[in-house]
Amino acid sequence: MAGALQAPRSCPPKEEKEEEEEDQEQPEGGKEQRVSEEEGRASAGAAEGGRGDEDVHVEWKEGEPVPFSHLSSTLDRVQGTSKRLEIISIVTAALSTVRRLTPDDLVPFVYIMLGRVAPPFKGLELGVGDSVLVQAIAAASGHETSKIKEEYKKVGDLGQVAVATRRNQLSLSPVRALTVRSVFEAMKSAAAIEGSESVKQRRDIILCLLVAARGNESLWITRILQGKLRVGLAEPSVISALAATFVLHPPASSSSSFPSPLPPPSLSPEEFKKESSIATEALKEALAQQPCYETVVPILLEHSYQQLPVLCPLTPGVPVKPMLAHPSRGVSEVTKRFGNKTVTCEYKYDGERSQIHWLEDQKVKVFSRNSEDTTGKFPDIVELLPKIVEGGGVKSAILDCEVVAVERATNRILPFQILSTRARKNVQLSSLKVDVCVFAFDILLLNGESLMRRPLIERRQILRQNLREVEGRFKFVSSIDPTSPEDMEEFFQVALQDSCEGLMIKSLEGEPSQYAPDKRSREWLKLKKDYIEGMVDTFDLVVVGAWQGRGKRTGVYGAFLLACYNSETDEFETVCKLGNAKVPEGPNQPDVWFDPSTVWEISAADLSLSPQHTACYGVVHASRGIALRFPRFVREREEKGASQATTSQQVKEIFSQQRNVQSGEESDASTS
Ligand SMILES: Nc1ncnc2c1ncn2[C@@H]1O[C@H](COP(=O)(O)OP(=O)(O)OP(=O)(O)O)[C@@H](O)[C@H]1O
Repeated sequence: MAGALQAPRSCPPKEEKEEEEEDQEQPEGGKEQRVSEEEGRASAGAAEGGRGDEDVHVEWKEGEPVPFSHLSSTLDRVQGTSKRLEIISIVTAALSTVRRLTPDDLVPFVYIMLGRVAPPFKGLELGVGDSVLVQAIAAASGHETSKIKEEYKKVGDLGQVAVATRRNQLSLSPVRALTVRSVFEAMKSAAAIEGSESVKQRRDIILCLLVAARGNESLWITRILQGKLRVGLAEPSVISALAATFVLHPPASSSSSFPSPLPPPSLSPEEFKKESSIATEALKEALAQQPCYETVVPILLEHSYQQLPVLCPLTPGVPVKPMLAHPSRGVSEVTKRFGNKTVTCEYKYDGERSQIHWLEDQKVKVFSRNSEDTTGKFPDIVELLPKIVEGGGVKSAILDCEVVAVERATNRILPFQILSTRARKNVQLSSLKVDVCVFAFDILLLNGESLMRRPLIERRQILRQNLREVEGRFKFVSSIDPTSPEDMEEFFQVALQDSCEGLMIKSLEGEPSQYAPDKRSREWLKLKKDYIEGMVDTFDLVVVGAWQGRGKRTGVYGAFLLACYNSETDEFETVCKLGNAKVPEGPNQPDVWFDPSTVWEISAADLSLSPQHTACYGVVHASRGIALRFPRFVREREEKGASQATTSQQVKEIFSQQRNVQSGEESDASTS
């Protein structure tokens, strides 16, 4: 699909400027506040594809629905900068206005900015197909669909096509201005539609939105429906802005250090910065436990952010963001990292991360690494769970597990590729072709009580005491608590013989061994065969473009362009080409750009500086990015979304580690 990708960055990132607290919107008091969109109007014309000629002047009174143009002009402004702190500042100002005038609309405002209508585990996804959007844009503008398709091919951005074709409309009977809530509800119902009439129904909903849209609104409506805003607005920035909003506007009754509904004039820039970062951490913690803005935001409206993590407890049925591990190069590095700490070594099974919830009403829910509901994929686990909790007095539980394909006759572990052949939804127990065994390695909640702050040694004991193994179907992970590096080395070899990827080495006692949701923690190290043999890690990269094959390969792609994900700017940065076909030298210009959605695991010989690739451009070298050398396809990572790909920050870290090792090797060599 031509140009559907946010173009990978081809120039060095601009230097981040210090956040200018003066930029933060200054709150006003009073009942009859009216907010003008002057600023939005001013910037709308400058925005990409914007219609600066059209009046988007909107005012709203306290308690009235937030006009959609408030969100649209916020996105216009965000699009005008690539500086993260500036983006946070713009979004904070926009959210602050909503917070003061119509706080009930904060949740839809936030969700729309994130390109979502619900948390991932609710299974309501936007991402309307381009063909439906083309039809709706054609109907809204009075053009043929062929004309819209042609424009799309030329411009490469359907949002801009929606704005440009609207410009040619002659007259329409006046329609009511869109509100954030009405757009949100319309998008939610479009996402929920199923069945044979769904395409038509979805098209009609979108048509209504486009007809009512003014100015740049149709640009944003189209992009939101496509599931990509392409303005560098990643979720961490939205979280920081939401946190700053509540530092500026805490609830009147809150016990925070700033109890008034208005920030005291004495709030210095330093205090604001400090409080904002405390609030951001609290908000992240709460969202890791309850990844659900409709739960968290109403609590923020009533209570201080300091209380947030306590007020958003783990809840069976709501997925917790999983704790992740850091790669390590070998047993000696692991031993050095943990020093005298007690650790445990567990098999690293090659399966699918699954969080299994046992609810009080005896229902079972299974969630993926991305917090998606995968219960429909595992009817065998649903059937099994009552046997696991039987007799142990378990009323509710949240288990962290790896689900692995096994050969039922021998219970031998099978490669991940076998598991990936199982359908993703509506799997019937009677027609299962792939058998699985659940390997449980952690328990986060038992009988309503969160165990995350307990040391792993206790959680492990609770897990093993309260749940029952069923041979070949539900097992506790194989583990040892090593007393020497040799123990670890030996266990690593045994794990490989048992068809595992390697080991997970985890801190076992004390505070460091607590469960840290949503963190890639150094208290969990992963040790894989590949790391020891060569590269420190494989990379999960997004396929962003391709070159057509030539000669024998005509008709198929001959090479692919792969990218890592910059989680700070929400951009994909190219890091290597994969394939045999010769591709032109110079800046990467593939024949086709893809939507960033497919993730491949790639191994490589090492990392090097590259003038062609944009990963970490200007970060480790003024005019070079980082590239993978000799990349090799390992497998598709179906369970990962584009934003779960290896981040640019991780690429930089691995590059630095490699440099350290290389300079260590050089000095070793020079002393020998
Ligand atoms: N005993 C175990 N403890 C924790 N995780 C395990 C274990 N066995 C297998 N795993 C899997 O290994 C993964 C840990 O690696 P990491 O945290 O880096 O996730 P990842 O990005 O999916 O990495 P990888 O590509 O190595 O699977 C877990 O997400 C889980 O799926």
